[in-house]
Amino acid sequence: MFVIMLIFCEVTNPKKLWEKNWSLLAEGIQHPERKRRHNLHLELTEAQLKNLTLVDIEELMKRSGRTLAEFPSMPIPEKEKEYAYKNKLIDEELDYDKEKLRTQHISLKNGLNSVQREIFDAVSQSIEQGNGGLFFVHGSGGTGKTYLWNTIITGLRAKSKVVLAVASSGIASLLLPGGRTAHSRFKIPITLEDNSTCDVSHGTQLAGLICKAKIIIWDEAPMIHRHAFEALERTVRDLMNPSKDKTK
Ligand SMILES: Nc1ncnc2c1ncn2[C@@H]1O[C@H](COP(=O)(O)OP(=O)(O)OP(=O)(O)O)[C@@H](O)[C@H]1O
Repeated sequence: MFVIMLIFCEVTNPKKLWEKNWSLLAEGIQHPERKRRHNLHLELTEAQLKNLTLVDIEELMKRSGRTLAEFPSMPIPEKEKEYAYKNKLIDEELDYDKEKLRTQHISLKNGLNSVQREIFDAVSQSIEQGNGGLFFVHGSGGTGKTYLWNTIITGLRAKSKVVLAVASSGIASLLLPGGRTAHSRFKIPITLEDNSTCDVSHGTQLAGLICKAKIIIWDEAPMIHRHAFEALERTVRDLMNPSKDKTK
């Protein structure tokens, strides 16, 4: 009804209409969101409810070839959040206790030794500047690699950044917070050849998650055939190429 009014009724003050009625429009938002996130106790904040309602309104507007942007007084849904809400995998990767992570991160970071600190700074700088890069960290057992991963992971997750923590083996993946095996996370084929790719298509939730990741941490990397990395590299290059995304 709200969309019909906006499009056909020449409403003089759309923002006022929205402010007066947004809570009515948002009534159906909370329940499906609880179901979708498998959390019956989820309480969305007012800002989240408003944003999700605006997302729905914008979708309905687009079906009629219109957009909320045509109504300058109307708020526009925040794209970043809109995208995140629609991707369950991203939701899961952002669903951490940020305060707890921040405290852990500060403590871990303060304890880094000089070599760990050097690597931590180089990786953090590369992420902050968006330069991209490949860092190969090696050291004997017990030299503090997992400690370093945890420092990087807690710092980024505390800032709501997506970190994909994987390991070549199931056992090693258990030592990483939120860790998975590389095979299961990236759908790497079991039988690998020199031209293999991962089973991830454009427009899927997994593709969205991979594109959103700030860093992939791969523990025990040398334990797996190089074809696995090459398959992932080929796949990520393809996913990050927007011209190939036919779903847009
Ligand atoms: N900078 C540090 N300050 C305090 N403790 C540390 C530090 N670095 C590592 N440790 C501790 O040393 C132990 C071994 O570190 P860690 O598990 O990170 O090593 P690792 O290189 O991952 O070992 P492995 O290759 O066997 O998995 C852990 O108990 C860890 O908490």
